[in-house]
Amino acid sequence: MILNLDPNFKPFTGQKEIEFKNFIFSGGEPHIKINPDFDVNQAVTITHRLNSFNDLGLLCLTVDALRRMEVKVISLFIPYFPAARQDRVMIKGEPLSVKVYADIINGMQLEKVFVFDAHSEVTPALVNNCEVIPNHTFIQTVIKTIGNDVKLISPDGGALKKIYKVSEFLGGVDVVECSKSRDVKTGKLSGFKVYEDDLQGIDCLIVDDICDGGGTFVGLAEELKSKNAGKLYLAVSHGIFNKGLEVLDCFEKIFTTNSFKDFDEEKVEVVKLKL
Ligand SMILES: O=P(O)(O)OC[C@H]1O[C@@H](O)[C@H](O)[C@@H]1O
Repeated sequence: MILNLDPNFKPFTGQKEIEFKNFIFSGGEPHIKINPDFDVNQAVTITHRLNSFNDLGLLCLTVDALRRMEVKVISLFIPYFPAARQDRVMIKGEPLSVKVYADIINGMQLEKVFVFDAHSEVTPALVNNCEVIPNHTFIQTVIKTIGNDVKLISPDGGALKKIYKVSEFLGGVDVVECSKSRDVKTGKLSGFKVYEDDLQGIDCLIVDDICDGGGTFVGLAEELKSKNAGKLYLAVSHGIFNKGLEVLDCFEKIFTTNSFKDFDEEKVEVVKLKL
């Protein structure tokens, strides 16, 4: 049984959905009423795009309501794990946000927590019974669209291990390793290195987990062009795009999933997550 808390996010196709109504009380508190007309002995998976504390609140209430209905086996699919990038304290006075979310979710005592393309190994290490769904089939769909005559570009060391697994899954597409550096004082991006002398007009697909402001990808695109790359494509599992898509004009096409939000722009091709 599936309980899709976000009506626009239904990754488990063809499964029986549990009905519910949710609304906000006049004091601002979220509320949910689950239709009790289902077999509580069956396992339930909740799906939710957990992008804010309000979303988290609704999730907590939902799990509580299901437990009170005596549903024993509850799992969760949150495609984009909130604060996954806040996985270390950089400056004294900051929270370890990813752990705060993980602790709340751990308190729900879930059977399984599925996360799509976790930012780092910290999330699955902190979340009990966590299963990370890799980006393999997403990138496979992208490659089917643009053709496999491309090189996969890994923007930095963090993405490297994952991209070699993608390459293996795709039967050995070439990988180009890159690195990015940051100014130690400001933390701002200061440069990129592409570890290949000449890309000879070869089309390149940058693969990463998140595009936020896009600085990483614009900077890397410039570096790839300076090495004579052909067409440039970008595939990111979680599309935040907080500076809009205009900043990413250097890309022929941008691919993402609906893990974070929905899109209605021609420039972005959305591969809907299906499990
Ligand atoms: O450059 P923007 O898009 O802001 O940030 C995205 C990069 O920052 C990292 O956390 C992500 O893994 C990605 O490499």
